[in-house]
Amino acid sequence: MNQSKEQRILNFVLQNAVRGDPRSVVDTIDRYCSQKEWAMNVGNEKGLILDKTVEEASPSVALELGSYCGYSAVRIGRLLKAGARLLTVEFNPQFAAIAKQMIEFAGVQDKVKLLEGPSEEIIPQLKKKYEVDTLDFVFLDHWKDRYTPDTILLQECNLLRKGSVLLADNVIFPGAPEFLNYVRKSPHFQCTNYPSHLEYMEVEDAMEKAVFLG
Ligand SMILES: O=c1[nH]cnc2c(O)cc(-c3ccc(F)cc3)cc12
Ligand SMILES: [Mg+2]
Repeated sequence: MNQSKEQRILNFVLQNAVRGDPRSVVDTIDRYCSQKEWAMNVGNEKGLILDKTVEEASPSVALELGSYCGYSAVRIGRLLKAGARLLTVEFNPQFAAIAKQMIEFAGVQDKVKLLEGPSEEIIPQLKKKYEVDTLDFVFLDHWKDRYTPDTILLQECNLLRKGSVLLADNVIFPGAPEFLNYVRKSPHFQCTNYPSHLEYMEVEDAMEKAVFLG
């Protein structure tokens, strides 16, 4: 049975990155996906926007929707302060298995917990099952058609507080026009757009930051 692309990415990391060094894992994935096989990691250009947003938010509890191979979970995990944690949600079992191994190899497994399942099922469980009070930071990088319903669900579950930061990938390509419309029109969000490019390509993309106003 020939390997999946995601397994090839993990193998390349296991053979070429430094165990316990998140930066080397991130750089090695970027090297593979820019030189060998394109993959939907947030990448280094948008990754820098992610880094700055996480550092500014300095979250105690962060949520990621869409783990994929674990690239951004490692990228966020390496920036978390002592005692802070990231919950990352992945519904595809094959991707979840790869991401778990990537997180462990990078050495961020004490800060990052992968939750396997659909976001619409996991979000309502965060308070009771995962002992979350409110979320300080949310990275939306799963399926564009879930961005708006999941943002509404986060509010309905009282998981956002004044100042909670949402950051959404791919709002230009593949595009999340309905989400942009929703957050920009809502009186409950203060939005900022960060133009960038699709990972590993010269295609226009952007990230949208939406700060919850309560
Ligand atoms: O489905 C996606 N989830 C999260 N992030 C993505 C992402 O950054 C890029 C893409 C993508 C981009 C170009 C293309 F031709 C096909 C897929 C998909 C996702
Ligand atoms: Mg993306």
